[in-house]
Amino acid sequence: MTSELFTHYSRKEWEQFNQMKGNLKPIVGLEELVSLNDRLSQQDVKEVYVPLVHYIDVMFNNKEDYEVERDNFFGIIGEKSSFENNTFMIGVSGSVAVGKSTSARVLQRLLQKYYPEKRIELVTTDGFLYPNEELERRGIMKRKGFPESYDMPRLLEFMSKVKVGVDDVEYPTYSHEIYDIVPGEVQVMKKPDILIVEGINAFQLPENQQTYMNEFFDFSIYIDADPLHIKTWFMDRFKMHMESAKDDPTNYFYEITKWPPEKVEDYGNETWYTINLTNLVQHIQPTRGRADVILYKGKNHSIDNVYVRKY
Ligand SMILES: Nc1ncnc2c1ncn2[C@@H]1O[C@H](COP(=O)(O)OP(=O)(O)O)[C@@H](O)[C@H]1O
Ligand SMILES: CC(C)(COP(=O)(O)O)[C@@H](O)C(=O)NCCC(=O)O
Repeated sequence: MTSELFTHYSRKEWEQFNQMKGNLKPIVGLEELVSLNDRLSQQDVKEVYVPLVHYIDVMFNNKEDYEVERDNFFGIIGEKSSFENNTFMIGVSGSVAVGKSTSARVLQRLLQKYYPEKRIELVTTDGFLYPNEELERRGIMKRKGFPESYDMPRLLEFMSKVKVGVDDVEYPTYSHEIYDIVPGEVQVMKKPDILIVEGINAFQLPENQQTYMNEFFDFSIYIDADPLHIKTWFMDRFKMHMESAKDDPTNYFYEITKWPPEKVEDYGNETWYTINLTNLVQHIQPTRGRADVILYKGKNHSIDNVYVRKY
């Protein structure tokens, strides 16, 4: 990935930004954090995620300073500043199976350690997919994850409410087990200080909408990798899903687990090529340039290169 809009840092260069400025608070309890996610090495957290959290801290402080200046401009003195209600939002996007949810969870835990007094929440946009019944009705069941498969007005309404500090905003739940929106299961977002929004469509421009997701983000991260590697991660995860589905008749994949192994493999391959890779090339990768930071993974998920937006 090369572009004049981004500064490239090799992993070696990027890791030097770890607590480079003496006044940045060190993150304590890393050991405990990594054991929560044994797939991610202690090294990755120290060398890639800790500098990332420090960079986010720079953005966070920058926004706070700006809000104070803005309040001064409008003569808002002694009243509750608009910033106190305004949620700092971080977007995380990238292909299906590139590791968005894993990274977003690690980031959430790290930010929680870094700002122990703040409420750090995480939401995934798949809760805003239309239920399978609606996808069937619209004839787009094989387009799950494509822009038209999301209820974008509902997602944007959720984002704008949380952004301006509305408390207890409801949002639906997606389950990879039933491969559908969980009927009647509504979650409630207690007003966070920082919200991480993770999803393949996080940086897309919805059709016929006044706003788009990026307007809400104070910081955005795109996770990138060679599609050949991502395919391997997708197939590995698909096989893991199959394994856990085989004794669970309520699982969407239960029937498929009874097929001969070659047919199951074909199904996974077909899903990757006709749905997820097509979606990546047509709709996800084109949004990469909207990110503030691109984390580029090599084989085995190791983040070897980091690209930082210049403006
Ligand atoms: N840093 C990592 N090291 C090893 N495996 C990982 C890592 N990140 C993700 N994975 C694995 O790759 C697969 C896809 O990751 P996931 O976070 O579910 O992706 P996404 O949310 O982008 O679909 C999962 O099986 C996950 O366990
Ligand atoms: C629900 C999803 C669109 C969400 O993407 P993810 O959060 O897994 O990156 C995706 O996992 C999916 O189901 N895509 C449709 C094709 C498939 O069965 O993989």
